[in-house]
Amino acid sequence: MASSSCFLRQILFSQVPTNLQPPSNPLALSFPKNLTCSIGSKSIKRLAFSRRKASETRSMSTTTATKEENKKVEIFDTEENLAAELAKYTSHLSDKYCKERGAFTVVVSGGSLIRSLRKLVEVDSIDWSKWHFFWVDERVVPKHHEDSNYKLAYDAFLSKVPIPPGNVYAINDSLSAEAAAEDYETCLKHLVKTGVLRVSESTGFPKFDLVLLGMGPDGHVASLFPGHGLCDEKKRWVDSITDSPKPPSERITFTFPVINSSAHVGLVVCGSGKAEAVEAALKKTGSVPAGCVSAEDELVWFLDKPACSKL
Ligand SMILES: O=C1O[C@H](COP(=O)(O)O)[C@@H](O)[C@H](O)[C@H]1O
Repeated sequence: MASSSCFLRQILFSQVPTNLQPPSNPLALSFPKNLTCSIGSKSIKRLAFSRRKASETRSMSTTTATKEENKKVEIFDTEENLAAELAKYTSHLSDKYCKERGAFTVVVSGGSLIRSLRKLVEVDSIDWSKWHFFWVDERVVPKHHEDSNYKLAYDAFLSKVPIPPGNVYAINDSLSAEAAAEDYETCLKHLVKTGVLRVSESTGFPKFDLVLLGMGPDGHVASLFPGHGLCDEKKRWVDSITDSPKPPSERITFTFPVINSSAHVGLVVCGSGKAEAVEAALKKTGSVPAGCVSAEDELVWFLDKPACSKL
């Protein structure tokens, strides 16, 4: 396990004509009033979401308005279809960035997301040699430990694709949580200096090409848990947590400024156990970390039907 040290329904959130009539789709009708909907002509359906009144938009900063417009929700009949679409989405971005800049910087979470990447390994056209692979969060355990996000990704994904081992950035598992977070941040800063990692012109934080996140039933993303002070971190790129409400307690995690400076973010959520947190995040009926996720270019929520049952 070598590594570097250091269906189908689709919902679109913006850019639909304001004069659209509400569709006859029961799913669409269950959305709150501030959503407008449009149904696609193929086997895909798109619904607009979070379209703000003109007055509301004017009162917001340009950055915020842009982030809302960049948000899409895609709903799939089955997790199988979701996994297939996620593979297409990722391989499309891989092609784009490998051609444009000769590198593709990809960040993954642990948890159920990793299983949903299984169809990506079957895509022949991907230039894996240009991939640089990171973790948005990691548990501070040895790499061979059952709780390790590295092990999870290695067993189900990395062991099946030829990403150069030097382009796989696992945490240093011999350090404390605090030291491991500092070490990972130093590693990212080095990659910025060498040009592997871009920097966001608007925030100054690293700009990953694609971040793929899962979400816990409590609405946590990465190791950013509801009500935890780490959600408010504004300076650090990578931080540590020693009181994670979900075991293991010691972890490191990217902070929100880093996640939200990414070009593309995919939030992948399946199962009815997460429906309430999805509702809280997307309809703003509650305050959950997943509701704070954004991206500089595009945020896409990939949901299966049970996960969106409360929308
Ligand atoms: O502890 C973690 O949980 C979340 C969510 O996991 P899931 O199995 O409910 O999808 C995961 O995204 C994160 O990376 C992991 O450390």
